[in-house]
Amino acid sequence: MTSTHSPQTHDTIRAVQWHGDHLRLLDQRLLPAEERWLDCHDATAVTQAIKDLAVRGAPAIGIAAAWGVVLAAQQGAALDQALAQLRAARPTAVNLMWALDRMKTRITAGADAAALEREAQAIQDEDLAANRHMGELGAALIAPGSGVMTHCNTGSLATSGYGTALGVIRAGVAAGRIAHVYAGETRPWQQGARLTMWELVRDGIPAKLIADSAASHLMKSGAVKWVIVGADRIAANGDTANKIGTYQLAIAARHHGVKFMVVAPSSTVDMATVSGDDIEIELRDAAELLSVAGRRTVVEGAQAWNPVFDVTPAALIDAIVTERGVIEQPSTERMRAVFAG
Ligand SMILES: CSC[C@H]1O[C@H](OP(=O)(O)O)[C@H](O)[C@@H]1O
Repeated sequence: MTSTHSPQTHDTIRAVQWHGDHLRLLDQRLLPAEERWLDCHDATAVTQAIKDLAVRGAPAIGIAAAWGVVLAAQQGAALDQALAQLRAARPTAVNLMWALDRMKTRITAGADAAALEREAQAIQDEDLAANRHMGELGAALIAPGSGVMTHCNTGSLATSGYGTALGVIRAGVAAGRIAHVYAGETRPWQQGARLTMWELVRDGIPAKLIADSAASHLMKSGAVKWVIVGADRIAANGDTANKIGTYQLAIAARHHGVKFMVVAPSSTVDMATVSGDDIEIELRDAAELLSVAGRRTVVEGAQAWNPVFDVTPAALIDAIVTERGVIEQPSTERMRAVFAG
């Protein structure tokens, strides 16, 4: 992988860029301090970028993996091996498996590299269209003048552009429905502090960063009407895996009468997984918890437990917003009504 700089127009961040024979990724480990691009020239480099969270966010890793398959096909590499290594990069976000299954179906049907390139482009384009549609659907649920809170990063950096939960926030602000945004810092990787605030400030959206531990206090104040989050895998009963800390936000929201919205495209819905109990939660290196910005903050010899997702039960979710429609008070029956096929 090589690092180069690529100018970004101010209004649209495209963190995953296909350049015909390589994939250019905005390295999210370095934001907001540095906008550096990684050029991936093969499936192995894309796999490593996903593992290292240089590219992250459920839709974005699926899109990147699809382009990784295209690179393998262009180079005449073993496609089964490319599919397998990309699939194993991270376990929780079903978008990764969904995208690779879609590419595998095309390979099985005899698609050549050019056809696979068109399929990957379609995956990326469909995600952007879904985000814009979900933005409108989700914003319509929010009463004018509301304050909202979000967690992690679900914006252009995590998708093909615009975002899922952050797409609803963008649409809600544009429609005058959202008056203020609070973003949780999202320890330990700080996607909220480093990435969401970067996107919101770039957009000129009024927002305040809060410590993860301030969320319940904020909800108690009455300043927010909705907590709006993304998802990595939504089970057939509506249980939702998302960034660690989401579950406790949902508990606090219900206690304080704050509504809870999950926003995710259908590529995040996994009807083959019966409930959240069956979702694999990624455990990452404890070192990510023992350091901040590469500086160790915990005594040598200390140990840590670093699950990076948790599961919010459907009973704590007021609405799941997808591009196929809004599922209120989600349940197996209501999920099947939208995702039966
Ligand atoms: C629209 S992104 C969905 C999801 O992905 C993030 O996880 P990570 O930053 O570890 O890839 C986070 O859970 C977002 O809500």
